[in-house]
Amino acid sequence: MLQVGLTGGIGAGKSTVARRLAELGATVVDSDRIAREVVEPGTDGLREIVAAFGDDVLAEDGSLNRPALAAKVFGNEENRARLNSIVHPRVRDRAVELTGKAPADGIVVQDIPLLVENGMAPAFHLVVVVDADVELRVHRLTTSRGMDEKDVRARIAAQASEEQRREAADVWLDNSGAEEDIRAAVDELWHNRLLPFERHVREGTYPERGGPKIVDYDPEWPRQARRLIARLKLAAGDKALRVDHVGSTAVPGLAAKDVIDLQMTVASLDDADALAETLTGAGFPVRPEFTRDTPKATDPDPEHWRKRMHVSADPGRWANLHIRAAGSPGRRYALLFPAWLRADDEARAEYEAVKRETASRFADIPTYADAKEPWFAQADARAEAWAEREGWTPDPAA
Ligand SMILES: CC(C)(COP(=O)(O)OP(=O)(O)OC[C@H]1O[C@@H](n2cnc3c(N)ncnc32)[C@H](O)[C@@H]1O)[C@@H](O)C(=O)NCCC(=O)NCCS
Ligand SMILES: Nc1ncnc2c1ncn2[C@@H]1O[C@H](COP(=O)(O)OP(=O)(O)OP(=O)(O)O)[C@@H](O)[C@H]1O
Repeated sequence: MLQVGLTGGIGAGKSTVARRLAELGATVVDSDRIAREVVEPGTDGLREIVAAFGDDVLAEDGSLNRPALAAKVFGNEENRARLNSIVHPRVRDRAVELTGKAPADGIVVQDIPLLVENGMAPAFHLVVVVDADVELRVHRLTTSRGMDEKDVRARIAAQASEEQRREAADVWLDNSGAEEDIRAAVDELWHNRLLPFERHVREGTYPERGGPKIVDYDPEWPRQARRLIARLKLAAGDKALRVDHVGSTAVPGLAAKDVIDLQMTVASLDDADALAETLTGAGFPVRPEFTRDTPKATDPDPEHWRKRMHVSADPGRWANLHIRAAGSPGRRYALLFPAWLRADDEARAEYEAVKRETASRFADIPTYADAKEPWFAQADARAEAWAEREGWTPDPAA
């Protein structure tokens, strides 16, 4: 089952996107709708709200007077937090229950207005944010939905900023255009990303990557890495002592293959093996053929260079996860190399030239990687010398 989080500010078009996803076959779990169910007449939720806010939030028929409650909570942070603390846990429980009913090969889309605000992004395989310019949202809500402009703006002020949503968004859907445009973008997402992603997670397989193609440094890489790291930490729990962004994409300014490399530090590879199934379910199936790094001259014993490798099942974001044991030379090296390249402009430029030249000569990744080895052989000593000089350590004291 693939779990997708869908969010966006009020009026951005979440419901429009959710509707299309449902037509395509997704199981949609709608938080706004659940938030209404859990405060229906006769529920504990409604009783708690009345206890907290008084009888004047009830309509004559005993149901919740929504505009009256809205007037108390939007613009008053303390009240809004109090309401959230009553409603959100109930919404979450019910959402878990509904998600559990979806088929094993299903794609569940949870439509959650406050997904970013509530720090829920790492719990999903993928987070989709729908966005439109604030003024356009205000216009749409005041015209088509007849909402009061002040109410709309008060809700926008109580919600995440665009920047916070960008940090969480694996997919950014711009809904400033016509409805048919957003529907076409959703169709594309469904067919080219969600369907294959779900299949890979279920079957423990991963997408094809083609040959070594070097692209210019992308300033989005660190943010993409942060999102994957948050997911991996949540999935692995205490067994992940650390998760770091490593490899060339962790070196600002360096051109690289568009693959995010991550390293999870575990106490021992037994812990890595114990995590294999969990990580597969979280979207990182195992690549069983990789169990070892090439030993470096500093420690020629191949036994010390054992690791486990997983790759992302998401066809829209290639990523490798290397799991290495604390204290192992491979783990140290994976942290040292990008640290050195970040610090040494000349080495970085040299390495970029080697990558570009090698990638232009070799069409498959293993040959490309082998062809870079001679450069690494001389670079290792320079990286070590730099570490010595700078007093660099993989685990600086906090
Ligand atoms: C205050 C209430 C009664 C107002 O009801 P109303 O029918 O006017 O709005 P509705 O529930 O349909 O929400 C419409 C939109 O308002 C925004 N919104 C709702 N609650 C909140 C909140 N607590 N904080 C920020 N924005 C919110 C969201 O964008 C949502 O999509 C209601 O929104 C509510 O109970 N809110 C608390 C629960 C909640 O957080 N719901 C949203 C996510 S689960
Ligand atoms: N591309 C579009 N062009 C014109 N109108 C649109 C477009 N997308 C959505 N709308 C309209 O804007 C309003 C808000 O859209 P929608 O209900 O999908 O947003 P939402 O994010 O689900 O809102 P809420 O946060 O209140 O749940 C609706 O009236 C919808 O019909």
